[in-house]
Amino acid sequence: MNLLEMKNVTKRFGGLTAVSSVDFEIEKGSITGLIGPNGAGKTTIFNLITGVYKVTEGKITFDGKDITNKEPYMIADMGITRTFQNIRLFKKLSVYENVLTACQYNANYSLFEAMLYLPRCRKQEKQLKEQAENLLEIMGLIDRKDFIANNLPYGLQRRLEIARALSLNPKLLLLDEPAAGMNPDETAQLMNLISDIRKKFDLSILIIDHHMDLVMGICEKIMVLNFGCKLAEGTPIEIQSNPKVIEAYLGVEG
Ligand SMILES: Nc1ncnc2c1ncn2[C@@H]1O[C@H](COP(=O)(O)OP(=O)(O)OP(=O)(O)O)[C@@H](O)[C@H]1O
Repeated sequence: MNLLEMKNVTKRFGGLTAVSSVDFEIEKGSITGLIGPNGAGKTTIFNLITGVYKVTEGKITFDGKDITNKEPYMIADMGITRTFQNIRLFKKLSVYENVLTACQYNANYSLFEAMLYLPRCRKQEKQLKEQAENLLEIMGLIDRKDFIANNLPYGLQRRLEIARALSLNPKLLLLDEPAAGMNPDETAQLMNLISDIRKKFDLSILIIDHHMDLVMGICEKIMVLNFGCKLAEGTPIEIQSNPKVIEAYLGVEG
C-alpha cells in the first residue's frame, strides 16, 4: 500500500524546470532512497512534499489525502517531518531543550491552563519530558543531554535533528543527506539507527544521500533523478546495474 504518491509533478522556477513530470510512490513501512547528481531536483522534491515550495503542475497524495500545495504546518500535522541538508537546530539551547521544544508542539493545553499550571497541563508537561528523554535515549544522545547543541560533533547534531523530527510523531520521515560529513564508521552507525527507528516508530522513510553504501545498504527502493526527470527506479541491485544510472551518476563517482 502506498503512503505517498506523486503524480506527474512539475516544479518550475521561472524558466528553469527543477522537477519535470515525476511519478513516484513511497510504500508504507519502506525505506526509499532518492539519488541523483547535484542539482538534479532532490531537495526540491522534499520541499514540494512538505509544502515549502508550491507545485507548478501535478498532484501529491499522502495517506489517501490530497496534500498538493497545503501549508507546511498542515503537512507536518498530517504526519510528514523532515531534516535539512544544512542542519537547523537551536544552536544555543541544550540538546534536551532542542528536543523538548519540538515535543511541546504536541501539547494541547490552553494558555489559561498553562498560566495556572492546572493538572492537565502538569500531566502533559510530564509526558512531554518523558517523550524527549526517550527520544534522546533512542538516538544515543542521552549522555549529552545538557551539552549546548552547537558544541556537539557534527554527526551528533545530525542525530539531534532526527530526534527533533521524530518528536512530532511522523508517519513519513524525510532525511536530507543525513550522513553528510560523516566518516564510514559514523555512516554505518547511522544506517543501523535509521533501520531501528523505522521499526520502533513504525515509520516510512525517504532518504536523500550521496553515500552510496548507505543508500544501497538500507533502501528497499531507489529513485534516480537527473536534470529534474526520473531516470530510473528499482531495487538497489537494479539501480546499480542500470546502464543509464551508471552513465549519469554512479559512473562519474570517484
Ligand atoms: N528557490 C529556488 N529558486 C530558483 N531555483 C531553485 C530554487 N531551488 C532550487 N532551484 C534550482 O532547482 C534545481 C534543483 O535543485 P535541488 O536543490 O533540488 O537539487 P538537488 O538534487 O537537491 O542538488 P544537491 O545534491 O546539490 O543538493 C537547481 O538547478 C537549483 O538551482
